[in-house]
Amino acid sequence: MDLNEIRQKIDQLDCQIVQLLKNRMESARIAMTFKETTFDEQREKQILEVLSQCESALLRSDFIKDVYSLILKESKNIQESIGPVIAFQGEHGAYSESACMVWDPKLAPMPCHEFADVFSGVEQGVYDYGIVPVENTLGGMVGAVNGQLIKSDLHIVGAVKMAINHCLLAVPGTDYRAIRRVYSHPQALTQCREYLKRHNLEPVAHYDTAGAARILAEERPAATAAIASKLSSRFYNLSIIQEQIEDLDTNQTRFVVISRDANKNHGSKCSIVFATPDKAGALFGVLELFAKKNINLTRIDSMPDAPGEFAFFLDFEGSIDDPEVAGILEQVEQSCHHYRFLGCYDEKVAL
Ligand SMILES: O=C(O)C(=O)C[C@]1(C(=O)O)C=C[C@@H](O)C=C1
Repeated sequence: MDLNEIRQKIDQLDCQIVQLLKNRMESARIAMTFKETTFDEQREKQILEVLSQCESALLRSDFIKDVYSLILKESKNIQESIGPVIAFQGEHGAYSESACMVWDPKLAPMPCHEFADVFSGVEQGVYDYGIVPVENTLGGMVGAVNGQLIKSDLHIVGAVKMAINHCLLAVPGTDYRAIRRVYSHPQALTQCREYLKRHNLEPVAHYDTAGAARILAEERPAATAAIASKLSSRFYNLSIIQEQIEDLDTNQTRFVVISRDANKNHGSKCSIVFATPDKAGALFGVLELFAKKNINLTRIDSMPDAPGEFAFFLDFEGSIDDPEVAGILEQVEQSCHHYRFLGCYDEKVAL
C-alpha cells in the first residue's frame, strides 16, 4: 500500500459520496410533492438520533450532527428552490439525460429504473415531465416506450432529435495504451465494434452505458475503460480518451417529452395514434387525407395493440391551430377507433 493507492481509494469513496448525496437530494425534492411545508422538526430529530448511533472512534457524533445539519439545510433549500423536474429512464449520464438538457437545461432531471416508472411518475404528479426515446436510426422504434404511449393519457409537449455520440472514458491518469477491456451496454459495444477491433479492446457487456461509467469510476479496475456519453464523463469524473467512436455517424435518437397537461403554446409538429378498421384500404384512406392537403408525414410506425389489431403512430408537420389540420384529424377520428391526439409541440434538434 502507498499514498497513491490510498488517494485512489479516497477518490473512489468521494465519487460514491457525491452520487449518494445527489440521490438523497432527489428523494428530498420528490418528498416535497407529498407535503405542504418543507420543515419537519420531528423527522429531522429522528434522522439525527438514528445516525448519531453510528458514531465510532473515527466518526464522532458531533461531526455526524454537523454534516447532517448542512445536508438537511440544503435539502430544504432544494425543496424550496428547485422548479419543475423531468424524469428519464436510466442512471445519471444516460443519453436520455443529455436529451433533457437539450430540451430545457433549467429542468431538474430525475433518474427512473424503468420506462414504466417514468410514465407512472408523471401520471401521479411526482414528476412534472418525462422524457423517453421513441425511435433510433439504428435500432428502430423503442417498443416499450411506444406501448406505454398507446395506453397512457399523457400528452406529448416536446421532442428532441439528438445524435448519439459515444465516448471512450477512463479513470483520470489512465495511459490509453494500457486499456485492454471496455464496459458498456451491448448496443453501444455493437455500435463501436470496428473501433474496438482496431484497438484490440475486449468488449464487456453492462446493463447500461452510464451504469458502466459509474462502475468504472467506483471500482477503478485496471486496464479498463467505458463507452458512455460525454455527460457521464462529467458526472463520474472520468477522462475522455476519444469522442465519437461509433462506427457509423448516423446514430440518432428521437425523444418525446411527456406531461399530464397538454401544451398551451402549440408547436409546429403533431403526433397521433390510432387503429384502423380491419378492411382493405383503411390505412390508405387515412394517409390520403394528409397527402391531399400536402402535409408532410415525418413518422409512421405500427405495433400490435390488441390481438389482431395494430396501433399506428403518425407524426406530421403542422399545427392543430391550422383549421385544415384540425379538419383532417376530425376525419381520422371518425374513421378510426382508439384514436388519440398525442400532442402539438416543437422539436429541438441537436445533431
Ligand atoms: O421527510 C421529509 O419530510 C422531507 O421533506 C425530507 C427531509 C430530509 O431531507 O430528510 C427534508 C426536510 C424535512 O425537514 C425533513 C426531512
